[in-house]
Amino acid sequence: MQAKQRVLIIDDEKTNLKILSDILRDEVEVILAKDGAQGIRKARELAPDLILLDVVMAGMSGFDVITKLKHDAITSAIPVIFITSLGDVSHEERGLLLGACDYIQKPFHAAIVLARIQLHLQLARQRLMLERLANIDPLTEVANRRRHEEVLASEWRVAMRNHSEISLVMVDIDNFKHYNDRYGHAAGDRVLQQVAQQLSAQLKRPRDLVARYGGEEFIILLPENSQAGSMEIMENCRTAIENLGLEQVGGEDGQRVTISIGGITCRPGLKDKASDALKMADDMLYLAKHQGKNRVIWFEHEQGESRHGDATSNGLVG
Ligand SMILES: Nc1nc2c(ncn2[C@@H]2O[C@H](COP(=O)(O)OP(=O)(O)OP(=O)(O)O)[C@@H](O)[C@H]2O)c(=O)[nH]1
Repeated sequence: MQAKQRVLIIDDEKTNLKILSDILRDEVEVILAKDGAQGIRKARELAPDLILLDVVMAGMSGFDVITKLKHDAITSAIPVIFITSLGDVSHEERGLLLGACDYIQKPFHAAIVLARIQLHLQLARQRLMLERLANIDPLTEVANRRRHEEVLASEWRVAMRNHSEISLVMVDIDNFKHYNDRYGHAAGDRVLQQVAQQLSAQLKRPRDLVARYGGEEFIILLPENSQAGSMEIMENCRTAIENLGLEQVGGEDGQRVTISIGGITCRPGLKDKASDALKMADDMLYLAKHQGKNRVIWFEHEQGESRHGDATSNGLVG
């Protein structure tokens, strides 16, 4: 069964809150906010599927509230419907221009309000489904490469602005061709799913991201994390996969499915490119494979001076 969608009602009149929640209660999970500031806070924290917003409120008006919601990346995509007694066309036009998806005037008919809300909830559900299709790898259910590229670009900018560290990590399943050849493609798919699940389980911070980069390769972003912290997480990932104990009889290096990991921690400067950092993480992955697989290799400053002179001179390594 599908989870109930959530509707946030922002209105400073208790009676209005009650009337609307009585109309909606059987259909959706209702969240109430008694003023604009509380509404914005709840929208950010609880990510409702739809917001019903009064225009005339003490303190912040509904027009102020929608302006703030639409300028905040966390809340900008949530559809907003104005429900108000302000009847003139100029107010309705202003509300719609500010980004509302509908404008309902009081007094209203409960059945009509409910029908319009249901329509917008259905649209919200479809939008979520499209977003999922665009961003999620269907086999492993982690982010896909497209999503990774989007997040990397924005996290790289944040790290530049804040002079903070960011780690980029490439992960590759060892001897996967052999696994597929011996146990079949379907079994190989299940390994990919389990590896993705284990990697995700080790990432605890909301901005950490694991994505399927292609084939049997994953990529991990750890914003605002030191080299030591990132290496510890990735060592935990490596042991978690080894401890799954997935049989790999006849493999080159032992009898279990394992992963190799290459990483880099950067404090990006103005001239640094995320693509260069990725290339270095990939070089570290190559070294991990070359040195015997089932290990974590990180880009080191000294090593960089000898092997990656360009990288250190442009300030990539923090
Ligand atoms: N089951 C399955 N296999 C895949 C998928 N995508 C890529 N592969 C397989 O992954 C294997 C990758 O093989 P290689 O690139 O030779 O690497 P490897 O055997 O892991 O060797 P090393 O990386 O050196 O340890 C190939 O056999 C691909 O067919 C997929 O979606 N499902």
